[in-house]
Amino acid sequence: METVVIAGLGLIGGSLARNIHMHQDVHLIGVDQRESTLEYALQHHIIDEAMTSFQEAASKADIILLAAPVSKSVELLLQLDSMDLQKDVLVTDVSSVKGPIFQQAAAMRSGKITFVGGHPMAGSHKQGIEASKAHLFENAIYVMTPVQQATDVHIDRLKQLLSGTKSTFITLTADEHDEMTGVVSHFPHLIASALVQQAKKWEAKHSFLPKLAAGGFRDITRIASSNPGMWQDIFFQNKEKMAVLLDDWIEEMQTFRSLLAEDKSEEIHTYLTDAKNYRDGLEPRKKGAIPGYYDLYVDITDQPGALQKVLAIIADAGLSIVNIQILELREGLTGVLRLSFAEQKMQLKAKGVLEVFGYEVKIQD
Ligand SMILES: NC(=O)c1ccc[n+]([C@@H]2O[C@H](COP(=O)([O-])OP(=O)(O)OC[C@H]3O[C@@H](n4cnc5c(N)ncnc54)[C@H](O)[C@@H]3O)[C@@H](O)[C@H]2O)c1
Ligand SMILES: O=C(O)C(=O)C[C@]1(C(=O)O)C=C[C@@H](O)C=C1
Repeated sequence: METVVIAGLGLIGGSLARNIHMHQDVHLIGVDQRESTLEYALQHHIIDEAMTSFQEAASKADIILLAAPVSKSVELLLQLDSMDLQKDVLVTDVSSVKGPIFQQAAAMRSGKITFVGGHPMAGSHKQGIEASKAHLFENAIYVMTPVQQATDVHIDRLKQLLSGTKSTFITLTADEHDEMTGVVSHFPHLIASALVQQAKKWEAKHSFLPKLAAGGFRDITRIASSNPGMWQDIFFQNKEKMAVLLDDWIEEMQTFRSLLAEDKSEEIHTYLTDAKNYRDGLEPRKKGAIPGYYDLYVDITDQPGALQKVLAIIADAGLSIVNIQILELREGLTGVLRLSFAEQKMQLKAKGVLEVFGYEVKIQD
């Protein structure tokens, strides 16, 4: 039986551990610097064995998966180069930035290691093993960045290990990966945080401002609630691409400001229409692309107990909700309740039962 070591049992490492444990016949060793995380993983049968020493775990491994923060995974890979390992160890990672780890992998001198980088394009604003889920990567794009020496045999070995994730695997160079994730993942995180900072600044003038922050603001800033340590690390590791995107953005905003100042309403309409068409054309409901949850929009009235009634119907149907949000509910008017589910079949079942009770329910892409 092969031994798989996962170093870093947080949201991503924990989710992969759960998935591998469920689908593969391997001995799974978890390594983490936090004792409480290892205890949790053992108690919940996410791993077979826990170790605090990376070196001890690595010496037993056939496959090593690095799932610590990006800069820590680079350090762990460097440590592997001088360790006593089994023959032909496959090493992979899940880092959100691929350049630094790829450079380290290309500089490895140990002939025992083959590195095939990995990045599952799904996640959440939560952190830690408690938030991990075996199905987190279902339908997500899983990017692979193999080093030059890696063959199809190595890549297939990794795909086999991860086959239970039901992800779609693609291969990119580290540079292509970092440029594209810079655009669709890293830079949007900066913008979300910047919007929150802007609101915070304006609150000094209008203390009522946060109460006006309805669906739009909440939707676009969800990811500002992500793990600051992880994103600080990502921004620094992808510093050059971030700098280019910042220049690009500043130029774009200046253009928009000129259009407004010059009353170019046609151009602004075109700008917004282009963006709408592009956004509408993104594939819906694929985790990793745009939202990771399956949402239902339920029209409810602002009556005492209205929310409880909906929740009771959902609970009676044996369904669990991962998030609830009231998007607009003003006195006496109907409003929209957004219920998020982890799986599509739960979303559809909830729609069915609520409709039986006469609720107007919508699914929006
Ligand atoms: N959160 C996401 O949405 C997401 C998605 C895809 C990839 N990633 C990448 O996955 C990696 C992990 O992110 P996460 O969201 O799971 O973070 P997390 O904070 O939930 O988990 C990180 C874990 O690594 C452990 N750790 C830190 N240093 C370690 C070390 N030296 N040795 C062993 N364990 C160590 C921590 O104790 C923690 O349990 C990062 O590289 C991140 O870029 C994150
Ligand atoms: O859904 C989220 O909260 C995420 O931020 C996930 C997300 C992203 O889409 O940007 C974040 C970082 C990753 O490396 C991959 C996915």
